[in-house]
Amino acid sequence: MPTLSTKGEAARQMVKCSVANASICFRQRLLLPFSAVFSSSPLSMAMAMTSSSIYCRPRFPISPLRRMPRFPKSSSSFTTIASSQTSADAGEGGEFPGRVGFLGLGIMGSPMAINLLKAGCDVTVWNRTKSKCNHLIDLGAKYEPSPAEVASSCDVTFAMLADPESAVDVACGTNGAVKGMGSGKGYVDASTVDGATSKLISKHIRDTGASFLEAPVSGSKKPAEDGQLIFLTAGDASLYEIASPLLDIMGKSRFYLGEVGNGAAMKLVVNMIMGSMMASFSEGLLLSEKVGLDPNVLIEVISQGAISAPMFAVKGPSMVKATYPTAFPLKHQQKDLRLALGLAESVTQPMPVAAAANELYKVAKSYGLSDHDFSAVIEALRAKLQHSE
Ligand SMILES: NC(=O)C1=CN([C@@H]2O[C@H](COP(=O)(O)OP(=O)(O)OC[C@H]3O[C@@H](n4cnc5c(N)ncnc54)[C@H](OP(=O)(O)O)[C@@H]3O)[C@@H](O)[C@H]2O)C=CC1
Ligand SMILES: O=CC(=O)O
Repeated sequence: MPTLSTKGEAARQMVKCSVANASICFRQRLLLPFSAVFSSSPLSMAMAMTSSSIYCRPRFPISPLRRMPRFPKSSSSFTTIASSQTSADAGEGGEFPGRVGFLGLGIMGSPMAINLLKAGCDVTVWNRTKSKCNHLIDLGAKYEPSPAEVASSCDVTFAMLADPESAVDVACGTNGAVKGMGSGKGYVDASTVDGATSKLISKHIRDTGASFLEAPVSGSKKPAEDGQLIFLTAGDASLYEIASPLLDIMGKSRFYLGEVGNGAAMKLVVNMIMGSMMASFSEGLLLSEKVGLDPNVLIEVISQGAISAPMFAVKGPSMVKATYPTAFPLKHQQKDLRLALGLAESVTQPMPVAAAANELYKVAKSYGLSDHDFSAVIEALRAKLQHSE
């Protein structure tokens, strides 16, 4: 996978990995005009994508896991772009000739929309709490009073909402985005939701003649600010193509995973692992303290070994000080664990570790920690410790 120096280059090069034959190919990104892409049939788009591919030698061996067909055939290949540019030099808005809508200006949505604005995009915003739009309006964003009006005035509309309920409400509710959608438009939902929710929203959007892409992100507040998110997309390939310059402004890489539901599933698996990791890390910090070790030294030891992770290095020191400045709200982490457990249930997979972690986040929520960072889950363990003493 190439590391590219600018997002401009990133937007022109794509790495396409076929898991089935474990081959990787590099290709030039299709630079079709906005209208041409949207008027292209999925078939002609797929043919265009295939015909511009140049196959290279495999870069990785086929792992045992890949021999076990877990997902529908259409999900067996993925496409990714990697780049390393930050939002400061993300001047790619000009590549997207249309108007961009943005619904949901929370911790993630606000910096994502700001990066689009900074890159020169024509952005129209809406948020349930209107005051959160003011900063964006000061930076040059337009405002519309409902999701329907944003969608009707924009070519591609992004949504970044809290959970399945809000994602459905904003898309399909009264004055929801669906009311403003139609042929030639696209809806990109970046909220972390379950596959069933994503499919429901997709159906309502596609019934209007518009295209749909689910695009949950990996990466928190800082990556959102720095334009370094990882997009996990699935849905209409034509919309993936047209929205790619926008994804490249907000993110450092993007994966195209096939049918709607696969992006949601990938995000839930990643966040299930993350939630369990944080719970386990919390236990380790408290145990180190309890046996008389300095937890800051533990963090340093971890950072030098095989289990090092940016998450431990970034969150660890503030957890030792019992401060939890919110980047990823604990309530969202618990929601993701709950949805991941539902995903596992749907394929009858036991998830004892994730289930135990989920219980811990539920306890933390009951202590009023929902809006703190998810690293505050350590407080649920501290409380257990105090009870046991
Ligand atoms: N924070 C993070 O590190 C990451 C978060 N995510 C995911 O991204 C999504 C957004 O996260 P984040 O920005 O942190 O969350 P926030 O809680 O900061 O923002 C949530 C957004 O959803 C809106 N919202 C909530 N309920 C409703 C509703 N019923 N109707 C309309 N709008 C509603 C909020 O509006 P209002 O301002 O009016 O409350 C706000 O705009 C979530 O799905 C989360 O899991 C993904 C990766 C990282
Ligand atoms: O969903 C949270 C993240 O950090 O990614």
